[in-house]
Amino acid sequence: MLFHVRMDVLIPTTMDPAVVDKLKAEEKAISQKLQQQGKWRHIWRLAGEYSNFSIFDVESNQELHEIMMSLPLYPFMKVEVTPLLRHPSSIREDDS
Ligand SMILES: O=C(O)C[C@H]1C=CC(=O)O1
Repeated sequence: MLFHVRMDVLIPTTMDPAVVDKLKAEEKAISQKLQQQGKWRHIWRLAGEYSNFSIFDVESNQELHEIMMSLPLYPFMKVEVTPLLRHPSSIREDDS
């Protein structure tokens, strides 16, 4: 199942920079592991924003939920999830 996820990161400016750096490093490691597993298929930065557009390829709504809950930066994110399906006019074989 494919999902488009928009993540807007809103870290409080009062947070200890060392804690922020640790959270970002942990987030990066988990993100890259999920990308290597093919579950986090794409990640794009939104120009000028601390936000990303991502595509997840997971087994179920439950799996997506568990992944999102596991992200170290999740408590500091606004998240919007959109389920996707193959467009009938798509010419890309890897869209589904
Ligand atoms: O930077 C972000 O967009 C937030 C988050 C998502 C992946 C990652 O490494 O950090």
